[in-house]
Amino acid sequence: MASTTDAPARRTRSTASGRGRGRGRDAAGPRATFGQLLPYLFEHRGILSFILVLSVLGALTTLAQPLLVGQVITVVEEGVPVGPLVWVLVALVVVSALLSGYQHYLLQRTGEGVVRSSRMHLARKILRLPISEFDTRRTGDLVSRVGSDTTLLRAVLTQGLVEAVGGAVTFLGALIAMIVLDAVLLGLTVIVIGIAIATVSLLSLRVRDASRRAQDKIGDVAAAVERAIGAVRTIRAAGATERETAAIEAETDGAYREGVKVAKISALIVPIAGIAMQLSLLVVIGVGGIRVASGATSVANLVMFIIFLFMLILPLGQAFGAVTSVNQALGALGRIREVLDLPDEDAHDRDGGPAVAVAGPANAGAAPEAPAIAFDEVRFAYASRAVDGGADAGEGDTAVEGTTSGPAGVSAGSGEARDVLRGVSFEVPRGQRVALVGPSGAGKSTTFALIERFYDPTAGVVRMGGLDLRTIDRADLRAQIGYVEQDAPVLAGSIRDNLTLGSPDATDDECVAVLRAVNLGAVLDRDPAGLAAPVGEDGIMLSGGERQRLAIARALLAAPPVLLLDESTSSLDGVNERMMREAIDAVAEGRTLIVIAHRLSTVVDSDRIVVLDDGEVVGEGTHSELVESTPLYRELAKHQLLV
Ligand SMILES: Nc1ncnc2c1ncn2[C@@H]1O[C@H](COP(=O)(O)OP(=O)(O)OP(=O)(O)O)[C@@H](O)[C@H]1O
Repeated sequence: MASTTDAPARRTRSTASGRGRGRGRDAAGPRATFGQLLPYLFEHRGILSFILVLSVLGALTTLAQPLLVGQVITVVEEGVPVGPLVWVLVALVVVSALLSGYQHYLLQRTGEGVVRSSRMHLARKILRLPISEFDTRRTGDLVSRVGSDTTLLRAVLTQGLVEAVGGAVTFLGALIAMIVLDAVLLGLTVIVIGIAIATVSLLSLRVRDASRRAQDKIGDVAAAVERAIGAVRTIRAAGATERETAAIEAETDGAYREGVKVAKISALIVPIAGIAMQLSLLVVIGVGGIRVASGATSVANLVMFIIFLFMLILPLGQAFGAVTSVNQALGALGRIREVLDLPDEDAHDRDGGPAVAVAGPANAGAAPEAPAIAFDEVRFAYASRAVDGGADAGEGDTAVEGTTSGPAGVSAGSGEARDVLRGVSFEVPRGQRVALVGPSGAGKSTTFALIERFYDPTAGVVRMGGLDLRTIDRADLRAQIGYVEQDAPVLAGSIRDNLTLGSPDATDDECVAVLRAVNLGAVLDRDPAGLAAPVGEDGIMLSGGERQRLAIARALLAAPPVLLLDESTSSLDGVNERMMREAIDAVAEGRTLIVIAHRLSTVVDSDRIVVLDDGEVVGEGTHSELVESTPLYRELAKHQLLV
């Protein structure tokens, strides 16, 4: 999961995965309704209709059984042989059992289908969320929604809907038969059962809320584990393993407690259902016995009534049993929908263009002479908000959802957020090599995030070829830009997978050529599998510098006209540094290159250097010009022994 996001987002996420979550969330998030489940079922309408037919058939075969039993009793009372009737009865029992087995299998299968499609929708959505969502949501919790919450949807089908329909047919059939057989007895039964139904319905809402909280807690556990695994080296080195384990245990305890709450509520449901069943049976036997004795009804009728009573109670028992799992599913669906209902990154564009009015000739069309990239009085602040309580916002921060200004959630929204860029203007002419330098936190990586449109500016305009970025389709824009992150992640997979991420049609020869261009040819010798050799967690390990060169090779392969390179801060030894410089030279060939440089030695020969300090441009020019004109640059250069 942590592999393809941008640097600023990743950096914040490690803090965003902090503890102290849950503020403003325990009031239970959006509660899903049964109606929201229907689209998931609709996808499988064909097979579900078939299952419904099966269950109605099953119900009918079940309903026919007491009638036959009544017949048998009457026939026995009359002293006539019962042979054929018994055989019909046996056949009915067998057919109804077979139908129910087959139906069960089909239901499970369809349930798995519902889980699969909800997982696909969710994963699809998560990968398309605005980058700002990843600043405030915890990865572990998102993973838990895909893995665990979706599983709970299955219960709706298997225990819920279709059994309910089959049960309803049996229920209704039994009810009608009972009215005909003995309305008085039925009246008494209905009173007992009615009270049970009312109680269980009340409890069911509490199950749903409790279960939603339980699932939230499971998300918290996943997030805590993810946080710890993500920083395992630091934690180990800091001797914080015990503390982190304790933090995870605290989350696990929380999940346990919420799970127990669900268990307590559903534990009430089972005895209520049991008592209702036993009471109604006792009432029927007692009152029914008196009525047989007084001649108001016959023994055969009473026996049939009792069997129908079981048929009435059985689906009811199933329904009571399903209350917990269906409500768990609805709780989980609430968590799933919460993510599915978020707008896609580009939803904002589709809904009618930029929210900020674009002034000037920005939209006049790409001009060949316009600079490749231009920042015009750009201001930007990261939205400070806590979505699922996971953001490491300070105490007193309110957890408000959806406070960002645009539907894409890309601009600052709270008004309190600090401006990270404060009126930044600079131009990058086509084909030139421009470096951004400045102290840590000056806003350099943020500049790249704006060029990639991970976020939109709060004010001002970023242009590419003279066009406001907000008027360019995101996919088209990104196809023009290569982006090498500061801590370029290696994706689990082969070297080839890593290289061809953005250019799936590249040939092996092209892959080898770009590896050589960035001085990574030797990596191919480390494993006999060559390009197919796995890298990352279960394969060849790459150093920080090598990872970044692999990322540069990936960008080279895609051959974008503009390349953004956030130079690795990891210290490179002389050889590696030379290799990196050669790699950068290789990519600079024939394209516009913007480098965020941490080592001035990398940039002294740039066409232009932009010096950023605390969100403002404080100097612009060549190395020698800046040494003269800009004290901050002179300071940086002095530290790095360049003057
Ligand atoms: N995703 C984010 N959410 C909120 N604030 C952020 C985010 N990313 C960066 N910031 C803040 O924005 C400011 C500028 O960060 P940025 O990463 O752009 O600086 P930088 O100049 O690239 O620093 P460095 O040289 O250390 O990489 C910092 O104060 C940082 O804390």
